[in-house]
Amino acid sequence: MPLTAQPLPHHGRDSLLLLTSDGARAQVGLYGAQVTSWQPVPGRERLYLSPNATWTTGTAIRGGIPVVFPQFGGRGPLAKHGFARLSDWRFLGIDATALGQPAAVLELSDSADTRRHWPTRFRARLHVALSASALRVGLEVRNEDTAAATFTTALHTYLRVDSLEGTVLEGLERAPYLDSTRGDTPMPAQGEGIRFNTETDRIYPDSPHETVLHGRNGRVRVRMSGFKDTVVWNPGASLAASMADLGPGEHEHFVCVEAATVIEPVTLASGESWLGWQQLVDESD
Ligand SMILES: O=P(O)(O)OC[C@H]1O[C@@H](O)[C@H](O)[C@@H](O)[C@@H]1O
Repeated sequence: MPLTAQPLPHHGRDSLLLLTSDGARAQVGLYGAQVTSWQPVPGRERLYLSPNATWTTGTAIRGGIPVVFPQFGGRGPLAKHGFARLSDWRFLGIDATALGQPAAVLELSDSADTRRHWPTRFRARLHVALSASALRVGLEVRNEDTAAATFTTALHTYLRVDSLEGTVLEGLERAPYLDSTRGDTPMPAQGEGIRFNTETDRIYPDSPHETVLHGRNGRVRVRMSGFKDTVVWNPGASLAASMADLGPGEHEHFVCVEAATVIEPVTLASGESWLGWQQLVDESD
């Protein structure tokens, strides 16, 4: 399906509006290569973007699909979740090579600034592909250094829900997890879908590659490839209220289902590449 990209500034920042011929649309900003909107049908927004998000350089944008690279969370010496979400990426054009379907391609390479934090010479590309009812986002990383490189990563997807009441994430019933609200305490499989009554912050190592988020506003299927782990996050009422870029009640409107590789980092030999993607499929009527 043909895909077009046209410039459409968003909160004063360079951004692209992606459109397919059947009306699906998405928006991706060059700052962080962050997808901030996905509407499989005009007006049906499937991603959450905080009304209180900060749009200034040096701060992460709360919502959409932040690219976490080359460090997940605080698991290393870099700033939390790494520098990719705080960097200006370049738009290269539309290309079908990595995902096998037309995708807008954004690129980030090492610079003196990134090498100050992370010595590796690299090339990262984010591929954003849209089809009738699906959004597929692929992260491709090539090690351009002479030495091996190691990183952790995630596509930190904020899925919009009307309300947490009645929202359930299915697909991880049989998977044990680490509870990050309790210092990554190992927990057994829960045998049921995840409901969001309280702060939830979990890493499912080597998890199933497909989950489904059901809510009052419909259903989104989440698939991944290349990534190994799934991270599930909702801050709950009191943490959300204390976060300036969320605020009271905002936790009610999203669940993060993250395609991640956290537990066993990716290691790339010199010249090697890695590709991971996450696909969101809108299954609402
Ligand atoms: O506030 P940030 O840096 O965007 O992180 C949000 C959350 O991201 C999740 O991936 C982590 O598991 C949480 O622990 C973290 O709080």
